[in-house]
Amino acid sequence: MSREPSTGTIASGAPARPAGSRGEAEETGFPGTLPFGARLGAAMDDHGPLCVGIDPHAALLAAWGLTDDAAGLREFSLRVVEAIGARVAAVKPQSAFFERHGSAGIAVLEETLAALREVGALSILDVKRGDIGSTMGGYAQAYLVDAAPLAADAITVSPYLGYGSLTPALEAASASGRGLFVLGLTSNPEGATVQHATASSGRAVAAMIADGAAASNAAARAAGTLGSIGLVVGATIGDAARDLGIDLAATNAPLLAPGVGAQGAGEAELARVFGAARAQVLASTSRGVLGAGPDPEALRGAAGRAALEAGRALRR
Ligand SMILES: O=c1ccn([C@@H]2O[C@H](COP(=O)(O)O)[C@@H](O)[C@H]2O)c(=O)[nH]1
Repeated sequence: MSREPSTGTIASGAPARPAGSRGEAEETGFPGTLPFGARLGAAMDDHGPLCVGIDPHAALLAAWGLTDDAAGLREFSLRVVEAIGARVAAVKPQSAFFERHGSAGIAVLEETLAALREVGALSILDVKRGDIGSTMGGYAQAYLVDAAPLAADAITVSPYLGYGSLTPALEAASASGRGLFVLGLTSNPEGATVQHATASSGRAVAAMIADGAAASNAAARAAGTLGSIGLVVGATIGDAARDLGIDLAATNAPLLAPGVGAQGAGEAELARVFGAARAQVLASTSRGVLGAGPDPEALRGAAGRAALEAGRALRR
């Protein structure tokens, strides 16, 4: 990429993270990397609890003066990486907006993930995979091993074929120091019809998913570090977690919180939804920052403001 250098600060004053944040294998037992939870915790300490999504909607491509094709997609994505990739805790490409351009879009997604690695940014690929265990093994090979062209630091997964169906992904993530974000209480209003339903155990479906994540993160909890198996909990869910008897803090899970910005949540909602679990939260916004582009300074300014707001709500 021959764009601006990735040094300097966003408006919040958060320093750029040096490239190459993976390493220190011996301390962890992981081959070549710290566990994802530890790396995410360090990134949130350095940059504030904000993840910015790369969601190249057709309307955003147009607003940035770009073509709605793979060339426009590439320009958009690499501009975002260059402007803010090294200045926020994590970046979350949304696979759907790459997939809609077919194989050329997937090639751009590979390049975007490589560019994130290059600037030292943690990548969370929002791809929401879930299938029977044997097929889940294929997805694990696609996203969670070092040699995979689409390898990310973490991916989103769907537990609605049963938490146990995620085992191949859980194992691959553990073996390579990567992470998962399991859909728990999603930010869309329709999610409640399934996630709030009561299972045969008497627990709500979302509570059972949170129990699964807590079990996956038990060893990290014992070691005093944030777990690597996160939950997606929307910043828009109001009191749902409490109402369903879910103790989010007890899961020791990083909590990816979409819904900030374009979906209406802000500081007040983050504070209300997460309460005692707020230190685990990575607030996530896409259009709320991307809408400020294409000017890199404007993108940095929007990301800086969003990071400040998330920090005020979650780190007091
Ligand atoms: O519960 C969920 C899970 C994922 N998402 C994804 O996050 C972004 C939100 O984009 P905005 O522009 O900030 O609304 C998008 O990629 C969703 O697929 C979510 O919104 N809610």
